Amino acid sequence: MKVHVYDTKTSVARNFAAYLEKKIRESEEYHIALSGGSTPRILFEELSSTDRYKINWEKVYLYWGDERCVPPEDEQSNYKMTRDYLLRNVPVPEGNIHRIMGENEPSVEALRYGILLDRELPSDSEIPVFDMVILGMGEDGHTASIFPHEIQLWDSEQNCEVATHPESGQKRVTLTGRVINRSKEVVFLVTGAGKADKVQSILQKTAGYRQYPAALVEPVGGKLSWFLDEEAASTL
Ligand SMILES: O=C(O)[C@H](O)[C@@H](O)[C@H](O)[C@H](O)COP(=O)(O)O
Repeated sequence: MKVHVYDTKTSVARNFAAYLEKKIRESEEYHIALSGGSTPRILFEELSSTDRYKINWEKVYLYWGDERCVPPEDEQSNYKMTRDYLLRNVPVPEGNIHRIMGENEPSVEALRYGILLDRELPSDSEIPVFDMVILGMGEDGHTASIFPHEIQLWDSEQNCEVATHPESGQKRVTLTGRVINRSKEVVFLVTGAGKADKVQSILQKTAGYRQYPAALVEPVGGKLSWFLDEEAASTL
């Protein structure tokens, strides 16, 4: 595992964008699961600087690690955030974009998206394999939409599950541990002081750290990185 610490959120986004640019350049095609949240938003703005990053978007295939069960034009939609801050600025072919359809009935959509992943991605032991899964982590230690109160969803035998946000009760469709841990590479983008105690607990494996879903991310190929700002890394 690698931990990278940068002074600001913007610097986290810049350094990760440069890292991603290189990964894509070295690949024939690149299948990546995106995340919602505040840090990816800065990343998307960064990647939209087409004079700074030279990415061949034709070979990039986009998926999502989780989605809120709302229509794609809703302010809470992770797809909408990606569309507004990235997709409208870069030439990703429409056919390369595989969004989770938040407007569908959640359990029907979890099944549909799981089948889509089986169809679109190469597989290993019948589990779809991403080139990269980007994840955020919430202040409660959740990742994708697997929250501590539903941590058992991590071990699901399905590619995707329906999750429930603990405070709002909002339904979400999320990838499960078997897909996340089969990805060739997993990257956490985590910023802000509110995350510092969970970052410390997970990275230093303090007592009880496995109650946090983010602690269960252990890709079988071993390629895991954390990109942190100084605030999130302040207690390391
Ligand atoms: O759709 C979502 O809400 C997510 O994908 C979620 O897992 C997010 O990445 C974390 O909650 C961190 O979000 P922030 O970066 O906004 O703290």
